[in-house]
Amino acid sequence: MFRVLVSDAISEEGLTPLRTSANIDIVQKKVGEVEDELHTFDALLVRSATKVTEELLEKMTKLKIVGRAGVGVDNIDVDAATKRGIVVINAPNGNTISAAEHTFAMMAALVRRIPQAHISVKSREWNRSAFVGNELFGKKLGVIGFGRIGSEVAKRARAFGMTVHVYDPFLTKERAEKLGVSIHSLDEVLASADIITVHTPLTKETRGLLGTENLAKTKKGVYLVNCARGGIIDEQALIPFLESGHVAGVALDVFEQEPPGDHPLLAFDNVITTPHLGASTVEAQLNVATQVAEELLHFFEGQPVTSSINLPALSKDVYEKIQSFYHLGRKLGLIASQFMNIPVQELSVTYAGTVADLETTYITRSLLAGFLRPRVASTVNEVNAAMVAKERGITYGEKFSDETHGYANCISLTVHGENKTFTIKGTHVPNYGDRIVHFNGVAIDFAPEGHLLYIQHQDRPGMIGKVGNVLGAHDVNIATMQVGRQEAGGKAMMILSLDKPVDDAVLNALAQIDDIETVKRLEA
Ligand SMILES: NC(=O)C1=CN([C@@H]2O[C@H](COP(=O)(O)OP(=O)(O)OC[C@H]3O[C@@H](n4cnc5c(N)ncnc54)[C@H](O)[C@@H]3O)[C@@H](O)[C@H]2O)C=CC1
Ligand SMILES: O=C(O)CCC(=O)C(=O)O
Repeated sequence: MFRVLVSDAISEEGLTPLRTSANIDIVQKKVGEVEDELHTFDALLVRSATKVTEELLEKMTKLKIVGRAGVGVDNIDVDAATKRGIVVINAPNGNTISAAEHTFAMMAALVRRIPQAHISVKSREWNRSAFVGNELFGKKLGVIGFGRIGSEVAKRARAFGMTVHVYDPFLTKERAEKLGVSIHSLDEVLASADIITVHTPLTKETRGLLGTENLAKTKKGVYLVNCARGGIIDEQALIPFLESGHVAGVALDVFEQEPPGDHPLLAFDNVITTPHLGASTVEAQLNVATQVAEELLHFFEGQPVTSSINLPALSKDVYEKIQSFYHLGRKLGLIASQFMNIPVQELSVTYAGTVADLETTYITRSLLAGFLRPRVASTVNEVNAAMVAKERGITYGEKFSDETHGYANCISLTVHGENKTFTIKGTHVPNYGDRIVHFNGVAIDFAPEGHLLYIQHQDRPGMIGKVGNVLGAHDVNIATMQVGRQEAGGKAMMILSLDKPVDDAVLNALAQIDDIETVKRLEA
């Protein structure tokens, strides 16, 4: 049974996929109301009210996944989650249309002074001359950030007869042309736009993007709209531009601090606001809740999640193709790590044959997680493997080769440690399983399963019998034994698969046998 804490107001109907699952127990309470139970939850489902801080994650010791029913994850400490191997997912497009429509509504209300006129009429006034506005038709709209919402706003703007100038450093010319907008530098957008709307995430680069310097580059009489994140327009910097009339009006759905309290911007008649309502429609809330609920279900069923913030994106189709290699990669990493139980600097993974055509990033992450698992005390998985490797100064890289050694597919891992290098190669045979086909310079064939024993020895008659006697004397049953050698009479090796793990006494007894050079226990 998986326990899911839903700590913000999330559409009831959207939670149906979770409610109908027999394996899921949903608790709908605020974090503060379940302090004593925090360590029991497997998943946390939030909107933007719950702050998923490092401190909260520390208390939620069983947590595996955080779901954000919405786009922005700035209320979640994603780095802290990643460090702990916790997957963070969002619902990237469920509220796009609502947010775009809200932006457009705010823009229209701003230039026609609808909120001010509304208040006036409600105050029993009829002052038509006080509320003369501007048309949107024929105006230049500057869109900063042309992702899902920015592009939907642009479509609506074009329908209103506006010209759209876009600034987005990651936007391709083809996509801009397709959507009938033109790409410009930030300075060009600032200088040309009659109305500027921001649709970026809040990042180090976008915080204060419209600050004193850039606001000074805008047209006199410009209108500004922020329905993205508070802080993209610097609120303090805005004040003198409103006072001087350089900025004709501002529409804000979001604030640096929410709620904004007695914020000085609220005193301006030409600042119109809503309390972060961009996604507040029945439709958007149903969409985002359903999206995260379905993703959570997939996650608990062991299927890939497609909207993870901290994992490589992986569709179900791709996962089905790579899953055998994903497990093989994990085993290769795990065995190599135990064999090379010294500090290592570099892992090099080579893919050959059919596996080379697949999405290998995920396989490499799995291999890396397998490699790191015996070395680190904390949880390590595909989510945090790259980060943990970096922290430990281990670099890794992928290569692709035509050399399959006669197998349909082959994954080769070379581990570089100080003065020592180790290579292991494996293949996956459909309907048969994983096989290790090359181990430390020797061609061999064994299944990477269970309790393994590696013995390196000189190639002499009688070695197999001697090893068998020692194991027999210690009541250890051999399930399978594979032998290989580099050359007759030279270095040879055995890989034994045992019915139970062996203790140090058995290893010592084996090491006493003449011509045995190394004995290692390997768990796969
Ligand atoms: N007010 C509300 O209730 C809602 C607000 N949002 C917010 O709207 C914003 C946009 O959301 P989406 O369009 O879904 O995101 P998105 O990820 O689809 O688009 C963001 C765009 O910003 C661009 N970008 C990133 N850094 C930039 C920079 N330094 N300068 C210019 N462009 C940059 C990216 O290339 C991308 O195209 C986010 O901040 C999101 O949190 C989203 C939904 C509802
Ligand atoms: O959950 C909400 O209403 C906020 C939506 C939002 O800001 C987002 O999805 O980024």
